[in-house]
Amino acid sequence: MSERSGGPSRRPSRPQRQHPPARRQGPRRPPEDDPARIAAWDTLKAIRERDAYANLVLPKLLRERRIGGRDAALATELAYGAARAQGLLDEIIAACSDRPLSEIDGPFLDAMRLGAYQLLRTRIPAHAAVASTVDLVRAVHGSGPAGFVNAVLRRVGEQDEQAWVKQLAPEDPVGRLAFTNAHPKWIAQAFADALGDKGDELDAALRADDARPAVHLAARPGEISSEELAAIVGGDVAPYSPYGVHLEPGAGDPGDLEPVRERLAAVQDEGSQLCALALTRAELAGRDERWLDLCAGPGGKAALLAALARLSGATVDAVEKAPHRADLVRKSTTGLDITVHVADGRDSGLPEGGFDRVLVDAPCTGLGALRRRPEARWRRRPDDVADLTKLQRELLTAALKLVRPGGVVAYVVCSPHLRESIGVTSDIVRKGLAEAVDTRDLFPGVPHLGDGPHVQLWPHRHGTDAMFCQVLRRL
Ligand SMILES: C[S@@+](CC[C@H](N)C(=O)[O-])C[C@H]1O[C@@H](n2cnc3c(N)ncnc32)[C@H](O)[C@@H]1O
Repeated sequence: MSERSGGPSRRPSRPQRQHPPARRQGPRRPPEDDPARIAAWDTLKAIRERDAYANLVLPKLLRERRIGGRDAALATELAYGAARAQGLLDEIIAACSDRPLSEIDGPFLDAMRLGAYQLLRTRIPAHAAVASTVDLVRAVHGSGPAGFVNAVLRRVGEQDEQAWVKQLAPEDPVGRLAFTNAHPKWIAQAFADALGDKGDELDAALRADDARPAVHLAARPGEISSEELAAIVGGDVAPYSPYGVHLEPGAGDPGDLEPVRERLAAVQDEGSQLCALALTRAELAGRDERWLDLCAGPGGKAALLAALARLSGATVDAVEKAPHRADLVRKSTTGLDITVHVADGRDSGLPEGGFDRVLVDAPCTGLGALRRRPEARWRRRPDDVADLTKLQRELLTAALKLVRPGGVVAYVVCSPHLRESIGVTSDIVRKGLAEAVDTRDLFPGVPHLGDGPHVQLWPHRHGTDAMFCQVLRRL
């Protein structure tokens, strides 16, 4: 799909011009018998108006309004689904409206997205999808705007998603797959570049990125085995991480699980577990006593490293620039021996050459974890990449000063974007600061790791986030 501003390639004839009359006076309330759609509508508004995260806003709304059971499930499906598909829905809405999207009031556009999502991507009958959405708009904004939303949604419902895609998708292969799978084109292009594929595998990657991910847990090493954890929570032992357990999608709030509350386990993608483990698995000659996590917040990998360090007799330091995220590191490592420093990893004040293993889990675009944040793919911009790669290079360079000669650094980003991944590490190797370790050897049993020496995980290949990991040895 083209960027949000990009228009569809071929538009159908426009509906008759609709002129919504002025709003009625006085505040109104949406119908109280539809709490799920109201919560979904309010979530879309929060995303649009204040750049909120759907997966923070919606659970809070559901709790505050005591919405549970089927209503909560419907609200989640509609809010997350409409946020995820926003760009695709917008192209279709634009093709059905006599006004450009930029001239449609935000709340009406949110309602159209909500309605269009129900029409195109759920089994809700078309008349119910339109009527329930229009009722919300009528109750709050009056019958004029409701008529406008009704007219647009009726046009949207004239054909199914496949027919709209056929009609509106661009011709070029990557643009077409991006459109079909509701991704911005620049992100689909970044995936294609990393995969070296513009066809079937790109389609599979985008499709997997569009699906709600399963929740993964990490059993705390030395406290509980993954088999015990799986038996307690009713999950499955993970295929690759010796500490991983997979839960069924939609299995409820994992924070409510007893082992998680008791800190015997934490929510952590299996790919993240594998990247932290790769640091500990790299061969090391000589001293192996001091480990460092240079970008530690909120502390998922730091907790795994600190638990493993306790078993092997090493100590762990963690650096985090943001004080509130350093607090999260302290919280997630409660009961473990770790020293948390609030500092900039580029100038931490820690001793040069003082560490044997260093993790640089660098700030990144997060293009590898888009499936976790429904709205994220439409919020990220291509321009974000340049600023981040500068910071990533600086952090990796600092890490290579903090590790002793012969020591290892694991450079990790949750992004397959080539500029953030091999663009950063190959530059460091070219400058002679470090040598690349064949990182595939540190992911035993994990298939489809390509030609190395780096590892790029993928949701469609491994069921994990698209994590990149390259272990480097300081020369
Ligand atoms: C990808 S996250 C790390 C995730 C973490 N390792 C985990 O597994 O939970 C990157 C972290 O780096 C922090 N950060 C950003 N710039 C930094 C800097 N210059 N020095 C240290 N930390 C930084 C961010 O605040 C963020 O918490």
